[in-house]
Amino acid sequence: MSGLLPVPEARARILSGLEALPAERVVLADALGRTLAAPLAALRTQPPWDCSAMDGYAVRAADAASAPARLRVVGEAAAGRGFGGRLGQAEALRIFTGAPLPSGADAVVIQEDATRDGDFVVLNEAARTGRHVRRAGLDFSEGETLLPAGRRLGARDLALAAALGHGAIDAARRPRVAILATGDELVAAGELPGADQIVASNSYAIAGVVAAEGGVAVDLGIAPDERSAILAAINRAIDDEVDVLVTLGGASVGDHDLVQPLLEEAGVALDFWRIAMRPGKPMMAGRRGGMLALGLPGNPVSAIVCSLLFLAPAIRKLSGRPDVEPPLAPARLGRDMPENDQREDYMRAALTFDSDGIAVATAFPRQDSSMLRPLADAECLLIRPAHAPAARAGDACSIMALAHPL
Ligand SMILES: Nc1nc2c(c(=O)[nH]1)N[C@H]1C(S)=C(S)[C@@H](COP(=O)(O)OP(=O)(O)OC[C@H]3O[C@@H](n4cnc5c(N)ncnc54)[C@H](O)[C@@H]3O)O[C@H]1N2
Ligand code: MOO
Repeated sequence: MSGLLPVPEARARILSGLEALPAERVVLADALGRTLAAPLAALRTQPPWDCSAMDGYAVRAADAASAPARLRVVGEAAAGRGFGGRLGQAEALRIFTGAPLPSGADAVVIQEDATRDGDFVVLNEAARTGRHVRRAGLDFSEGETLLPAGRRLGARDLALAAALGHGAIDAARRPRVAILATGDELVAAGELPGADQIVASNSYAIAGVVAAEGGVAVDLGIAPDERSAILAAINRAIDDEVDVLVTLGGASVGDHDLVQPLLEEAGVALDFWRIAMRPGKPMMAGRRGGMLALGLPGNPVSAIVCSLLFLAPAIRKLSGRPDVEPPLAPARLGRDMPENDQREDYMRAALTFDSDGIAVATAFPRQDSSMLRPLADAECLLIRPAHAPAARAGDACSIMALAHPL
């Protein structure tokens, strides 16, 4: 386990041990953000029949090929209340948007182009076959697959799933992620830190990343830098059969960095420790049965960046999503950058757009991995590959956007 693992290799090793969690049935009202475990096909056709797209008169186009045309009104059809009968020669049907077109009719003339005259209507515009008619199956037809397995359902997908005829869907179980903060110096948010103490902040961001990816965060609180306390908390996660255990802090080489030996004592087979990245170098990963263990560094920016690069993809894979890799985008450098060392750099940066609409990422001057303020201000992470040569403003670069809710 000596040497620093490149970021893509570390991520590949974490992901290779993971597969989608078993599916469960979820009613549509609870399905926002859930990932489909099976493709969703149409159980019905939409619209189920030819229908009117406008309020007006359903006609046979041939009867009103030229205007004006005077037709006898034989009845009415509204959405939810069809006419039932058939339209004969020189007949019209009063019709409203969404109503089934009567058989025989093949066009609708909007009411603005018609004058009602008792039992008759005078059409002031000629009708055209198919005008203002929505054909059966315009949107989709029974049997068609519209939403693939692995699709994370958004608001629009829920409407589509409902229209397809589904009241519930099969979704991968939500990954459960236990989060354990470690350190004698930590007190919970809202508590008054004693002398030599600070507030534990990292768990909130990690829980936020978990929720944003559709997982369920399980807070294990704060364990002091004591073997028994940390081991007990790790064992709580194991007993709880969580899918992922995230520890925070104690990952480095100091005398009080106990996490690695205690994970191993609890039966976690460690896969790797230390990644060629900045921030986040001392991250570790391992497995115990079905549980992934990620030991994130304590520095807030390091922990949060690691959660975006390794934990979020793991949750996506456990959810059965195909888009597991971090979403990177091309941009241009906003200022000159020095050459980089052997650690891939994830720099907190502002994101603007030049006059051509090209994304421009400008790294903040302070990149200390303890600083939450520039992290919260950052609109993207600017990625400088390991050993990147010095670069000039305007050169191409790669970014990861940090939009809400991240
Ligand atoms: N001699 C060396 N020292 C360090 C190395 C190294 O290679 N050699 N690596 C440095 C790097 S890089 C990092 S990152 C840190 C990470 O160390 P740990 O994971 O052991 O983290 P801690 O020492 O426990 O804490 C670091 C820092 O973060 C604060 N912290 C911890 N947990 C939280 C939390 N939940 N919320 C907010 N802040 C937290 C903690 O108080 C420390 O200030 O190690 C370097 N050292
Ligand atoms: O990797 Mo540490 O995260 O550089 O501060």
